[in-house]
Amino acid sequence: MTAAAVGLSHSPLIGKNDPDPEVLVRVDRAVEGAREFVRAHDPELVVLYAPDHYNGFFYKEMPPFCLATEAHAVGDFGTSAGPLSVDTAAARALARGVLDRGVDLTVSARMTVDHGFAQPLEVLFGGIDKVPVVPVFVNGVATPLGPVGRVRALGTAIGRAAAELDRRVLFLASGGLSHDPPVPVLDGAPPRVADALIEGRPPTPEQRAKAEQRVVQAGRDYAAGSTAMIPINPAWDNRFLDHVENGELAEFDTWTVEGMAGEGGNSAHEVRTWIAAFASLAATGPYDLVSRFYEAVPAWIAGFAVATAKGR
Ligand SMILES: O=C(O)CCc1cccc(O)c1O
Ligand SMILES: [Fe+2]
Repeated sequence: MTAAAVGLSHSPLIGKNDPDPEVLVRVDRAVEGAREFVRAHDPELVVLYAPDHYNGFFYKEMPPFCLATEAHAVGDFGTSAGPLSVDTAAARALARGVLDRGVDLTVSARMTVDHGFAQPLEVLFGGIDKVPVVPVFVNGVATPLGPVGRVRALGTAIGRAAAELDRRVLFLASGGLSHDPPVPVLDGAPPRVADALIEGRPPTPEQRAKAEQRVVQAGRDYAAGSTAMIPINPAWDNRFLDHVENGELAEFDTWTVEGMAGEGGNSAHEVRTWIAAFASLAATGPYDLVSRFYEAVPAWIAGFAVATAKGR
């Protein structure tokens, strides 16, 4: 089996609150490199690990992971709405393979996803329905979160199960690295906010526009340095990427939820998608990092990283 992995930060502020042109040029070059890497790998299946930002998963029941046999994007922040091209047969096979290996997994026969899933598919493949995909939600936002070791176990089980499919697979991670965008928090929320986070009633277009405008304004404030949000932490991000590069994924088992949030901000947990994806690749055999890019982009509220890797 030929396997590869790509880690790609996302931000809904791309194109809406951009940094200086020199930064854009550097990011574009890295993203184009990832596109070329993916084109050359020519995956027959993409296993996409991404978080959700209270568009698909709510506290009425909040699973740590969820694999979808069918998925629809809500179209937040101008990303595409509609069905993803989910490979239902492959999704069912992976779900069985993960459960057979003793990792508890929620399965959705109609998962709702947001920019976390849509953006990497648009950026790398030109749309959300261009490539056979198995979407895997990895909770990286809604506390409480379990130990990182369980994410690695999920990634490992999916990698082993994927190897049995005997197809060219790309494990794709969406999110991270350090960042602290204004995502609502259930703990201590006023009753109306708490109710929204629990029930997940679809917002009106006006409510969605207002929430998105709040995030855009937060990006402006973050870039101006006038904010209480936890700053992007390039040292932490590069330590994270060092471990990914060296295949030291077990090291992440020693990282704590509180420590990660304290050093990298409350959305730093999105690196769980990277840990899952690289654990999947590692489960198919040793890998080499092919490229590594990092830049702190406060205007996007993102420690922005792009990494590509392939099995030896
Ligand atoms: O939708 C939201 O509430 C948060 C949006 C958001 C902003 C910056 C970086 C991200 O990774 C991100 O997801
Ligand atoms: Fe995010």
